[in-house]
Amino acid sequence: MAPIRIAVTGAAGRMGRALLTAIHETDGCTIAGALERDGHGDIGADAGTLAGIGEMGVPVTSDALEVFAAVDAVLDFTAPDATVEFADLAAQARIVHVIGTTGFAPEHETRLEAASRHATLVRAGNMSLGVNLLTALTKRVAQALDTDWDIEIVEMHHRHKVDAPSGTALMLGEAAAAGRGVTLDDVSDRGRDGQTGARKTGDIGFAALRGGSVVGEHSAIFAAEKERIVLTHIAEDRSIFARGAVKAALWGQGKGPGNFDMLDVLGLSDF
Ligand SMILES: NC(=O)C1=CN([C@@H]2O[C@H](COP(=O)(O)OP(=O)(O)OC[C@H]3O[C@@H](n4cnc5c(N)ncnc54)[C@H](O)[C@@H]3O)[C@@H](O)[C@H]2O)C=CC1
Ligand SMILES: O=C(O)C1=N[C@H](C(=O)O)C[C@H](O)C1
Repeated sequence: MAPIRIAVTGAAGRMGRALLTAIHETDGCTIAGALERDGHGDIGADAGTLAGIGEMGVPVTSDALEVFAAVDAVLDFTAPDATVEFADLAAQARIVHVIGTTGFAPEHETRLEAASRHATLVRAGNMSLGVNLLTALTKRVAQALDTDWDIEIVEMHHRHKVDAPSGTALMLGEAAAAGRGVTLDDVSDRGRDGQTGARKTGDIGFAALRGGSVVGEHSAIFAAEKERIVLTHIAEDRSIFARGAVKAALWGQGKGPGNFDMLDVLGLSDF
């Protein structure tokens, strides 16, 4: 069988390089395109050389139209404005668009929803097996406990991260809210500062720490009188996200259009 042809957007980024490496290390797929933004210093460089896996004969380009027309799947960990443009291209090309980008605003969500009528979108704020399992566990624990248990989501990331709370923190918050049978937007408490007043019963709080080179750490904390449950995931290397993204690209082949997530890919939807 011919290998699945996969392209990477944001190829020179932290995740872009990890994604190129993961495709290279996975049987049944091949690096078939590498995109960077117009004017980026690595345009024209060999994608394999960029990722440190040896020359692949795939130059980094900014011609997204050409790349999307020539591949079966695109792995996209870039920025919200770029990702919605890529989703439109994936819809035109009827291919699998694996979206790891975080920090979307409601207007981006609307564009992605529209694109999913023609493209196979697989989206998750975190593509690692561990975090998706943690998400399922968080929902179950929230289901089992009442509002005597305060829920707080705490995350820490490297100093370069531009969005907060992280996509993963929002996934965990959504899962906790779903477990409680409420909508996250109605109970979310972000960015406490100054005279905040006492904590409101039933709120789900978020705290974001930034510093150094931390790949990603997340905890869902359930705090009651005299006891606490802390569910934590620590990412030690970006390869865990990249391997999940490649798995999603392979899983999406032949699935048809729609909006999927990593729980679908990992078979954890009913966990
Ligand atoms: N879902 C998941 O498992 C994970 C998600 N992320 C998310 O992925 C995104 C990227 O993270 P990093 O790699 O750390 O950032 P980064 O800043 O290192 O890389 C982003 C790359 O995208 C490129 N880019 C921006 N606009 C572009 C465009 N229009 N066309 C082509 N390339 C474009 C940039 O030039 C840059 O090289 C963030 O939103 C982050 O939160 C990161 C890790 C895991
Ligand atoms: O920006 C990052 O680095 C990460 N982003 C994702 C997020 O927003 O949760 C996933 C991971 O934690 C790393």
